[in-house]
Amino acid sequence: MTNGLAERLRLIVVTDPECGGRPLMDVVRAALQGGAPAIQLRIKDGDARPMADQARALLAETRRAGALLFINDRVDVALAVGAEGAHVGQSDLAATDVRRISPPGFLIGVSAESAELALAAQADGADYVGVGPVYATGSKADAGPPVGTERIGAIAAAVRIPVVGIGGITVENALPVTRAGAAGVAVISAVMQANDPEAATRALLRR
Ligand SMILES: Cc1ncc(COP(=O)(O)OP(=O)(O)O)c(N)n1
Ligand SMILES: Cc1ncsc1CCOP(=O)(O)O
Ligand SMILES: [Mg+2]
Repeated sequence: MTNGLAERLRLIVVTDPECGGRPLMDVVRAALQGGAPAIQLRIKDGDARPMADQARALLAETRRAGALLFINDRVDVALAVGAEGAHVGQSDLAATDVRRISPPGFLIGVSAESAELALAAQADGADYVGVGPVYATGSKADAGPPVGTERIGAIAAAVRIPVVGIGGITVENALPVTRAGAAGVAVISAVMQANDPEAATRALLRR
C-alpha cells in the first residue's frame, strides 16, 4: 500500500461540513471526478456511529475512484470501516499506538510543525507528516501561526517520509509549497468552498 505513496499524497482533499450548502457527498464525488488521489474525512466532535456511516459511504466512493480514504482523529472509525489510513495530531493517539492496533499496511499521517516532531513521528512509524498551517487559514479555529514554506523545506530535508503542506493553500499559492519540498498539499476550503470542486481539484493537481 505504501508503494507510490508520495504520488498518492500529492493532493489530499479534507472534508468540512461547511461546503457551500451542498451535500458533502456531492462535493467529494466532484473532487474524485477531478482526480483527487486521497480524501480525508474530518468531522470535529461528531458521534462515532454517524461518523462511521459517513465513512462507509465515502469509502464506497473512494474505492470506486481508486483513491485513498483517511479518517481524521478517529482511528477507531478508520479501523472499523476499513479505511486505508488515519491522520492524527499531536494530542491524538501516537503513531506507535496506532501501529500497535492497526493491520499491516494501514497508513498513518501525523501532524508535525517542526523538524523535531517530524523526526519523532517518522521514528514512531508514521507514513507521512502533515505540516501547517503553511499560510493563514480560516478553516481551523485552533491553528497556530503560519509556518511558511521555509518550514516545509526544513522538515522535508530532515525526514525520509513524504511531507504534506496544509493550511491556506489555494491554486494560486500551492506551487511554492511543493517547490519547497512537499510531496503534496492538503486543502479544505480550496475544494470544499469552490464553485466548481471538480475544476478546483484539477487545477490544484496541475500545480
Ligand atoms: C494532512 C493533514 N495535516 C495536518 C492536519 C491537522 O491535524 P491536527 O493537528 O490533528 O488538527 P485537526 O485537523 O484534527 O483539527 C490534518 N488534519 N491533515
Ligand atoms: C486542518 C488544518 N490543519 C492545519 S491548517 C488546517 C485547515 C486547512 O484548511 P484550509 O485548506 O481551508 O486552509
Ligand atoms: Mg487531529
